[in-house]
Amino acid sequence: MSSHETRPCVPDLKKERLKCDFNVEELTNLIDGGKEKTALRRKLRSVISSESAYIDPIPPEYMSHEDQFSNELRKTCHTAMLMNKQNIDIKTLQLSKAYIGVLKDGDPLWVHYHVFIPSITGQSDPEQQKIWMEKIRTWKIFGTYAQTELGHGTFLRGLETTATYDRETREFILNSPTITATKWWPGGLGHTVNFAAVMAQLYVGGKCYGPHMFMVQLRDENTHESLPGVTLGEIGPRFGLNTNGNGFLRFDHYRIPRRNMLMKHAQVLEDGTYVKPSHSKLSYGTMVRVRVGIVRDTCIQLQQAVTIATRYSAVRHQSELIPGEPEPQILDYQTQQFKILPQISSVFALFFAANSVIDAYYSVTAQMDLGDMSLLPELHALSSGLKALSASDASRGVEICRLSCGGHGYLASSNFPRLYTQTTCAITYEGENTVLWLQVARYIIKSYRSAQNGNNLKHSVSYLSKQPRPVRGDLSNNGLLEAFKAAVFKLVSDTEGRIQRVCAKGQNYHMAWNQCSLQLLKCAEAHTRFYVCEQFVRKVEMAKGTENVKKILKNLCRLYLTHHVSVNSGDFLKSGSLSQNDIAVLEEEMCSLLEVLRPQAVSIVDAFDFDDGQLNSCLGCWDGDVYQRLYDEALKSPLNKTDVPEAYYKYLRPLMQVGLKSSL
Ligand SMILES: CC/C=C\C/C=C\C/C=C\C/C=C\CCC(=O)SCCNC(=O)CCNC(=O)[C@H](O)C(C)(C)COP(=O)(O)OP(=O)(O)OC[C@H]1O[C@@H](n2cnc3c(N)ncnc32)[C@H](O)[C@@H]1OP(=O)(O)O
Ligand SMILES: Cc1cc2nc3c(=O)[nH]c(=O)nc-3n(C[C@H](O)[C@H](O)[C@H](O)COP(=O)(O)OP(=O)(O)OC[C@H]3O[C@@H](n4cnc5c(N)ncnc54)[C@H](O)[C@@H]3O)c2cc1C
Repeated sequence: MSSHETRPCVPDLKKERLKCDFNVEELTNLIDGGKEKTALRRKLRSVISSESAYIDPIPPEYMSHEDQFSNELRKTCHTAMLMNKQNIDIKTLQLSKAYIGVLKDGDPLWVHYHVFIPSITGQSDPEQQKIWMEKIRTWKIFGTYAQTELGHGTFLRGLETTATYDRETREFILNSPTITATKWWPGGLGHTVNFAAVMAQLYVGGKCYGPHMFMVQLRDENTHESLPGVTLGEIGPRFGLNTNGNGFLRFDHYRIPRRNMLMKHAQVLEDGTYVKPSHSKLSYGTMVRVRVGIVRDTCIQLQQAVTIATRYSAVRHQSELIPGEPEPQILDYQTQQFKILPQISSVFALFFAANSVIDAYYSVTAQMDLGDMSLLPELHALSSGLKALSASDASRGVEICRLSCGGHGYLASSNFPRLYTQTTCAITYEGENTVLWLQVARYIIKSYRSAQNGNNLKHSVSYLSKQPRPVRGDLSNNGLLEAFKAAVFKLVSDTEGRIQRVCAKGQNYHMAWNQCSLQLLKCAEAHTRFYVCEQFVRKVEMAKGTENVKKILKNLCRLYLTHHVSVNSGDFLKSGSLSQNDIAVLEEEMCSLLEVLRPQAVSIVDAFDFDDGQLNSCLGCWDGDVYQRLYDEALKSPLNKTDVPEAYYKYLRPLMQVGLKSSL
């Protein structure tokens, strides 16, 4: 039973929490990764929540763009100081969920911590790391990851910033030859950071060696003024994340020392000799790492959204279910359950997938450090697919949660707008989703062809080695995984066949690829979905704990499987892996799972263990006192400071005084 039960809450939520038939704390521990991690997160949270510096002077929505930025910069710098004072590693804070909710609409130092530092540790040699990491540790250097340009974000070979080696002075000259070469988007670049890891085309002796990374000082360490040869600025308001400080950067023949090229993988020696890396894509390593992290981040954002939607749905009463009877909690409507419960199952699916891709990342990079690059394509496909799937599922999930809250979900005070802009931008950054799906498709088609040529496949694509033969009518978890394999195999073999047919008609391979890219996207998503389902099933099978927690996990897993079979039923039918009757049976099971899980819904989201400050939502508060909070929040609008606003005297009164001249 929940340990939170005694805290006051409205009767509806009390009733829900009394229905709880599992140990909420046990589920919390599982999500945190163990009891000790839960304890650490709560300890960190208590440090954070007792800090008055994190209280916004007014709701940030009512601040100017400049004040919003300044307010968040103040808070993120305060965090660095606080962690220093408390002797806590800032990474530990950021990797636990304790820090959620402090920064409302972005963090000007997010890219510094999560992209720039990993670039330095992952791309520079030991000597460079020693120098730069010491300066990073002592706050002399704050950096960003400056790769994207006005003209190119996706196609990295098209980047236009140049780094030309000058053998005489042993320097690189950085230049932005065109307007489209302007670096555009990097987080914190505008006015926060003083350094950047810059991706530029390397030129030595007139030859281009492609994109490489350089450590570049942009601002004076004392005055913070931009250095001569460097032009910097902020790119203006965005759809969301308006305090990330996204900026632009131009170089005018700006010189940096030779050793400022990040040299873990490739080097330019003093005499201009180019030493190539052991794999041509190693300089893209930071992106792989960040994509892996996005799976976890989006999972946590979806946790927040489902917590808000579930609690609100337990408190909100609307319409009549049975004529003449009291209005039910909206969570009692099957359609409402269908909006929310699959999103809860998605949280767990993403959680297990995130853990497995993090493990894969560490084991493959350890192998790579020993010189074995053979698993890089697998890791690239896995991280690309899971980044794309998690960002789009979480973003869609947040939107469904918002819709499930009706009109109030549209208020800023529900916190859905921010959760949505956070998840939807993950579809774009760190590799636009369509582009990443096509990378996954490339790997799958290549693997499938290799298998057709008699080679054995390993890892996530092993099932493409030979036509899977699922047992008809086996609707167990393993049976459904076999059906998934067969459905994906059919999609892949059909798509590959279509590419061949287009080529046979005289089209070149690249054009044929483009003509089949809608199908390729489907293959990539289906393959990744299968991976997520398989991880979910295996991790639940292995889960330790009490029977009731295991039952919750099993039911959520089953809901995830049946839901995704239902959504993609056409693929299963086409492959013959499931019959129409099987689909009907599974859809009926999905509906009964909604009913089974409904009484536990509030307790499941309680297990995510966010406090009210973190959810920052009038609709999602622990006590369910939704209406009073909505009213109090509305009163904070600056327009409510006066009964008659200034704008009335300026615009409305003159209009009313004139009146209509004719009766048009
Ligand atoms: C309150 C809130 C608080 C905080 C804020 C919250 C959120 C954070 C906010 C902001 C976001 C922060 C960070 C975002 C940072 C960024 O976005 S950085 C920029 C990221 N940019 C990209 O991801 C660019 C995408 N493009 C690419 O990755 C590549 O260019 C490409 C994959 C599209 C293609 O590369 P090419 O060089 O053209 O290669 P190719 O010819 O197509 O392929 C050649 C082979 O190489 C393989 N390959 C490609 N990439 C990799 C890789 N990374 N690793 C391994 N292999 C790779 C490719 O598959 C080909 O293989 P083949 O065997 O088929 O030849
Ligand atoms: C909030 C935010 C933060 C960011 N932070 C950073 C940062 O810190 N550092 C940094 O360097 N960058 C950053 N970026 C930039 C980001 O990485 C790029 O915007 C992203 O990689 C997409 O590239 P693009 O903008 O060039 O889109 P485009 O590639 O121009 O995409 C436009 C459309 O073209 C399609 N398209 C493009 N190529 C193909 C193809 N080969 N096949 C099929 N369709 C294609 C896409 O699917 C999309 O629909 C950030 C962006 C955002 C939104």
